[in-house]
Amino acid sequence: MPPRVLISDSLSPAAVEIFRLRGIEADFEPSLGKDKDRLAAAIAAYDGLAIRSATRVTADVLARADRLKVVGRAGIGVDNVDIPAATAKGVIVMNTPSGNSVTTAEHAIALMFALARDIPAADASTKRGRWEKNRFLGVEIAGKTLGVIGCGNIGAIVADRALGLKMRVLAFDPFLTEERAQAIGVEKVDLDDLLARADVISLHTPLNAQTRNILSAEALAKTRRGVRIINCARGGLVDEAALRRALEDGHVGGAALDVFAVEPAIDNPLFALENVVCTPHLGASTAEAQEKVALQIAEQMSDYLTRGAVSNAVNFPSISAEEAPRLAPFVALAEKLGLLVGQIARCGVDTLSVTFEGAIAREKTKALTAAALAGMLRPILDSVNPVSAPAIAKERGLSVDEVSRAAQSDYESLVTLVAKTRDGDIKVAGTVFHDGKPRLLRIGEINVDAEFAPSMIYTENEDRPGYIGRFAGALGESQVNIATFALGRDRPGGRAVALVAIDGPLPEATLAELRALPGVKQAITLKF
Ligand SMILES: NC(=O)C1=CN([C@@H]2O[C@H](COP(=O)(O)OP(=O)(O)OC[C@H]3O[C@@H](n4cnc5c(N)ncnc54)[C@H](O)[C@@H]3O)[C@@H](O)[C@H]2O)C=CC1
Ligand SMILES: O=C(O)CCC(=O)C(=O)O
Repeated sequence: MPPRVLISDSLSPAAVEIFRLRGIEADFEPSLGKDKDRLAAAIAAYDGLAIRSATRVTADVLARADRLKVVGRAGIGVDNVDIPAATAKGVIVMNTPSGNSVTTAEHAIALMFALARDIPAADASTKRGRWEKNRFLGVEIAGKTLGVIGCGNIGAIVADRALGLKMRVLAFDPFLTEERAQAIGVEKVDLDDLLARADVISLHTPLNAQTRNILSAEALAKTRRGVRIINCARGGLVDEAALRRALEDGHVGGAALDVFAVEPAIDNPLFALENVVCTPHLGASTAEAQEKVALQIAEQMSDYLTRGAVSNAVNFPSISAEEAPRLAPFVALAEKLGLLVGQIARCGVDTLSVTFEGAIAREKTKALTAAALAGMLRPILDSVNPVSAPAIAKERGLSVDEVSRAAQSDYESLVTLVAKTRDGDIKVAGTVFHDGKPRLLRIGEINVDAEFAPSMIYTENEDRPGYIGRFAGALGESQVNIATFALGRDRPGGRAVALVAIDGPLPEATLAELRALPGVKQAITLKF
């Protein structure tokens, strides 16, 4: 069955075309994003959900999303997606971090001019038949100081355009390095300095606990009288009530807002003020940007759904379309090694260490570690996957280490898992052979060479003559056919292990017989 994607916001039709060309069924239902009940009712049928800003992907929607593998945001902000809930559900959330940056920066510059020259009010007045030349006395932009709060993709483009307009640009961004500031021609300052010196302030940060109300009443009081404020980033960065008071008493000269604390903004109190210019979250709304983000998100989601490639995910490491096929057999190996550990462990694992040696150590190993963890947790948590596993491990206090090093064995690549449990360490190692199949090479310090099969038996026993005959006899009497048989031991007469692939399930009574054989320390069935 081909993967199915729901587009629940108004995305460019280019996205539908890409999905179809990539063999994905795409349903374009732009009204669903605004109707959470209909969205929740529909979501169970889809592998992917493509959205803009109207769709809210809440925990309730995700709870109904049984097949969902990926949410794709055609745009930047993913604040309309419950990321922890998506991660817990194993759903990748990806965005298009740069597709609409230029367009949004241009909107900020457009709003700056609209404020500086009162363009919306002058337009309305002129069209009403008034010729109010004296009413609209603007300010010149050249030579003024712009304060950019948040100097990432969009903030840096705004700064670049402002420098072209002969403005001086100050930037407050704790993650902006001095070198980068110099390279893009801005002066890196602290927030109070920016507030005290800027004639125009433009916001370009995400909305989070640190940035909410970054322009609070207190911050606004530190600004220059007559300052103009532009927000093309997120409502919530400015305290709207405080802004209204500062606009009314003339301390703030004007504000241009594309985004609001509550959207859609229908009756915001700021609308009543003359020195406020508003647009309905149009920052990204140009034909060019919408085409770019729609194409980009459709390509990214298709790559993930058809090839396992991950790009621009906010909750999983990136894997390119070239890397995905190289990594896929190692993802399977890591997951199977994890499953083996999870099934052998007799009590909870405190720490999982994953070591990558040789060629595989040069690849994106984070995804493989996540796969190993998912495999290890699967015997206790059915629905865990590599996306949700790291968050689940963290929640349970299970620590995970990853080591990458040069080859120290005969194998081109070797993956070793060591799980620390109260009963001692469980160590397993494996590789992928040239046939692309994962192989188990070691259990503890014992060498074995076994393929993973859907139904297997694992036994640990004292290395004594006659064991294999008795083992095979018990299976034969129960009509259980042996497919492959792999053995290993640490020394003659020491500890021995057997990994036996069988056709079909092992009856409980036969398992009990195996456990009762002389010298057997552990006998369990394994599923891969
Ligand atoms: N109005 C619209 O239609 C659009 C709005 N946006 C919004 O614009 C904002 C910026 O987007 P990008 O530039 O692409 O993001 P970005 O991630 O490239 O840049 C954000 C910058 O904010 C900085 N930052 C983070 N915390 C900060 C803090 N506490 N104080 C100061 N700076 C801080 C980061 O270091 C980073 O440099 C986002 O909120 C995005 O959702 C983006 C596109 C369209
Ligand atoms: O999709 C849109 O129109 C909004 C874009 C936006 O806010 C974003 O990309 O963060």
